[in-house]
Amino acid sequence: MAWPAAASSAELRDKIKTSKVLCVGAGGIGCELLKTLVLTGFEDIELIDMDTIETSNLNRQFLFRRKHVGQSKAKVAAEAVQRFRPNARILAHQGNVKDAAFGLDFFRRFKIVLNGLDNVEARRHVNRLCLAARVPLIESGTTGYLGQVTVHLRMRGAAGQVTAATECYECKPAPMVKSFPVCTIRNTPDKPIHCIVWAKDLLFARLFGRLEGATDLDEGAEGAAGAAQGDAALGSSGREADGAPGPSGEESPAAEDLSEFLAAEGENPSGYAARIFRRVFCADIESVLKMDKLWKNRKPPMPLRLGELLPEAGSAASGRASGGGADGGGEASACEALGMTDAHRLWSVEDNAQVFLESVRLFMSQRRAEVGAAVFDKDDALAVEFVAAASNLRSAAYGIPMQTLFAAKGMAGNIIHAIATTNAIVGGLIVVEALKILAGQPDKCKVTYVLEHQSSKRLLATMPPDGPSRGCAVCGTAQLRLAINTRTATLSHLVSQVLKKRLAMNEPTIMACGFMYEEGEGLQDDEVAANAALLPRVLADLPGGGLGHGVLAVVRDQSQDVTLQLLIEHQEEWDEEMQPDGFTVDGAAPAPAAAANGDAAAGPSGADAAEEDDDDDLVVVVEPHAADAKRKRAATDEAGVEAEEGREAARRRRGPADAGTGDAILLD
Ligand SMILES: Nc1ncnc2c1ncn2[C@@H]1O[C@H](COP(=O)(O)OP(=O)(O)OP(=O)(O)O)[C@@H](O)[C@H]1O
Ligand SMILES: [Zn+2]
Repeated sequence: MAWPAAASSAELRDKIKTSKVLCVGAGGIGCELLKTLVLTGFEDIELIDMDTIETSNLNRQFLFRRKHVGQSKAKVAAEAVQRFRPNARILAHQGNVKDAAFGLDFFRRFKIVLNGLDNVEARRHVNRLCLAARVPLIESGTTGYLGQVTVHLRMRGAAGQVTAATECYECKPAPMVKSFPVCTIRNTPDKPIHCIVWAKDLLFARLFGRLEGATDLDEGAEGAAGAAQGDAALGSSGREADGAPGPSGEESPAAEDLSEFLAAEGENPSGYAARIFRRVFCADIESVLKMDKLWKNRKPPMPLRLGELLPEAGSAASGRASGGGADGGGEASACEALGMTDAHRLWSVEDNAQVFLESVRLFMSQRRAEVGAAVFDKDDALAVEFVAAASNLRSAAYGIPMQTLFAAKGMAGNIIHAIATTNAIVGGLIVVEALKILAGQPDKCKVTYVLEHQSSKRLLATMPPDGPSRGCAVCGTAQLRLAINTRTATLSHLVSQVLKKRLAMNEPTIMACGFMYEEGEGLQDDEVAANAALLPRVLADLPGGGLGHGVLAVVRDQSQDVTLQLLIEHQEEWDEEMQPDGFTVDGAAPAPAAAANGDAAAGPSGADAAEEDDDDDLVVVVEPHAADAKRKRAATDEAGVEAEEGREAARRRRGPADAGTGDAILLD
């Protein structure tokens, strides 16, 4: 029976009832998906989620109630939907899908795997296991009003041969990480986000974090050190500079002593807060104003004078910088201390100055122990208040619109507010694709995008899935090219940063001519020790000739059943700002045809790409918040929807080349 008529057939109903499916993730999408699965008639479901329920989940993860906060998401979700259909077998696992317990044998038990995850790493892992187990994977993501559902199939014919397949999750390049030119952040911001990045990644890190954490954006950092034009440009520091242009060809403020951002011995917190204010919002702005070239075609900034904004604080070198609340008791909050509790009210410049001074003061008085090691966290109220106030003050100086605390928190935390309806639509679409697979009509599967209705006049756009990419190092035959300084990088760096972090491997084994490094279960104690002893060694000096230039290493991960070929290329020089990791990984498709159609860029290496400003050679990469990975992916894909729609027409003309064939059957 053809689709969609087959959707209501008794045969399919039976398959729905008896097919075992795995849901990975019981969050926003996962709750909706699980509910729809059960209401569609699925009765054999397993569910994995590693997390516990938080209060912030309750607004959209409707299977959870306040009383469940702190309990396992998987367990509570399973119990909740069990009540809809008491006969169903819903088995919850609280754990990381990357745990050994959920290996290949576990995956092979399922007819279909359905992802409701929020990070690329876990998605890649599930992709590899589904490929290895030859279980169809339905992948999903949402970001605000936008969403997507993609289908990843490996099928075989009656003789067991692979007959048809779609692209895997890793066939397409990973989305680009959003980035901003460093000079824009340092000297010439023109958008609120530039000021937020400055406040969060530079100023917060300098005042409260590890000093070296701020160097990416640091005008004083080696290589980026520019020059001021004489003493006046140095602001309050009064140090000298050499007058040479910065690396972008523009002048930058003087190289500076970062220790000036530390509180002096015995300096009281209010005095320190006022000193930092004068330094960054007045002296540094005056300094940057002296770089004439910058202001030829731009509106110059205006220094903010504390004495004019808050005469009391401006003159006080000691005592409270601002009025309001008392110290101690509960979590420190500048807004609470100042009675400014409406997060949606736009603060005046004076308000921002008060919040800035109070947040610095509170940090230095109540959270002194963290100073030097603090890391910005969007759930840290005081950190968010500081960032909001500091970025607004910078915005005020540069004539950029200021933001409410609520908006600033969203921007600083890369938060795009989740919309329950989008999750519900995506959950439903996942089930629709699953039904096509169960009905034996995988060729009817579609990639579906949920669009922003107002702009596109339609809610959903569908297209057939692409075929597998030969340039994919995971499901195809491509080699990856790793450029790294083989004379300084250690094996430990290769394993932790390249193989585990960048390539999402779990337990890599590295094999090269005369060399082997192993991880994972089943090793004897002496083998574990021998492997560990290799980790601190430099790549080129490893046994068996080392992992030097031109070596082709085979990297295998038993737990993911994936094997990658890594061609190592020695690269001596690295630009620390452009490539702070000290390595790049590129897909290198062996087949010229694949290279010609752009497939060479495919594979897990796409994240290397960073957006560059044409007049600036420095880029700061804004790390995506972990929970944002899916959103970024969805957003990137959405940006490509129009292009995709064009490609869709072309693909239709070509016919469903890579999708399933009539006689193909899915692997049991
Ligand atoms: N490796 C993993 N193993 C198991 N579950 C995972 C893994 N990675 C992510 N998850 C789960 O996937 C779910 C994703 O859901 P969602 O995107 O709604 O995130 P959330 O954490 O519930 O909400 P938010 O990030 O918006 O606060 C989460 O419940 C998370 O615990
Ligand atoms: Zn692939």
